[in-house]
Amino acid sequence: MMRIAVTGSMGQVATSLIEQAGRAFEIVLLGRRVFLLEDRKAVLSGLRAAKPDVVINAAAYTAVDQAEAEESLAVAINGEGAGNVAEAAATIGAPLLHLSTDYVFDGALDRPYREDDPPGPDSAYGRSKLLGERLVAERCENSVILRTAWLFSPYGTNFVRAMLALNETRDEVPVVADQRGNPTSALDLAAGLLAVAARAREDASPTLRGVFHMTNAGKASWADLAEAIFSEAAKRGRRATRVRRITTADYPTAARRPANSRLDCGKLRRAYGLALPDWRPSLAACCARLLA
Ligand SMILES: NC(=O)C1=CN([C@@H]2O[C@H](COP(=O)(O)OP(=O)(O)OC[C@H]3O[C@@H](n4cnc5c(N)ncnc54)[C@H](O)[C@@H]3O)[C@@H](O)[C@H]2O)C=CC1
Repeated sequence: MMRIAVTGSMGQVATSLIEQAGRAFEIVLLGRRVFLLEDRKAVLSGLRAAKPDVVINAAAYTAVDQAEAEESLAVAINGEGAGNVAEAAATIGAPLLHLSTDYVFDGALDRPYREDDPPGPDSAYGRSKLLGERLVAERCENSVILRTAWLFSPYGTNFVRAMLALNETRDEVPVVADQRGNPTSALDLAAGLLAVAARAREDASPTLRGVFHMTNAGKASWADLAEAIFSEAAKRGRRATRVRRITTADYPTAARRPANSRLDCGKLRRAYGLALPDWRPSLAACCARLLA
């Protein structure tokens, strides 16, 4: 059985990895009580003690707006911290899967971003994650950096849970309609990560290393996504909440978000033969669980 050490033990992705692991994978969760990403020595001793076949770094500072006010903390965790995990993975000789984000792009392109499109983050969070990518690539050759986006799941804090909470009291909710991306089920992502981990462990080809995009298929705006969520709620006899489509300018946030952050996942399909399904059935399944 393959043993995978996962950082970020309470997060959406880590929890989804546990759910998807089944009998083929043993997941060792390395939470903040084992080490903080910023603590280089503790990261090394924690990973060494876990004796993993593969490491997945799913821990991160993920509060996108708050990061504007504490960029140095975001950088310490998402940048230097990710670098610490990479150095430790290289030291113990385990391949590393590292998660990154669509927010490394500025969103000005009018087509899905490819891995080799130049990044240009407009937010502190995006800058911290881009530094993480660079340090991971530098410190661990045996690494796969997977950029994902717009995660939802029955777990943790996410847009689907936020909309379902609003659905309990609101007849109408304003939602931004001019940012487009790829809503992605953390459970689908977790299944994909396990497939990548299994393959990366047995095949060290350079074509299976580097940066890859991994999202569900299909695009949406936040308003489209909210409409799909409220339609699932209405199907189950909940209030029929309407979406009022607004613009980014109508809804000021601390962090700037890309207008277009769709990711082209063709490289993952070509190299690993892997493609995540369309987001819609996965969203329906997630809502069914949360509304049960
Ligand atoms: N949530 C989303 O929509 C997206 C997430 N991602 C990336 O996917 C990965 C996983 O995200 P989620 O599971 O949604 O995040 P999450 O916020 O649900 O979980 C993050 C976990 O990291 C832990 N953590 C935070 N600071 C830490 C530190 N200093 N040391 C050790 N652990 C620490 C937290 O306790 C938490 O368990 C992250 O790398 C994130 O940047 C990428 C794109 C979109």
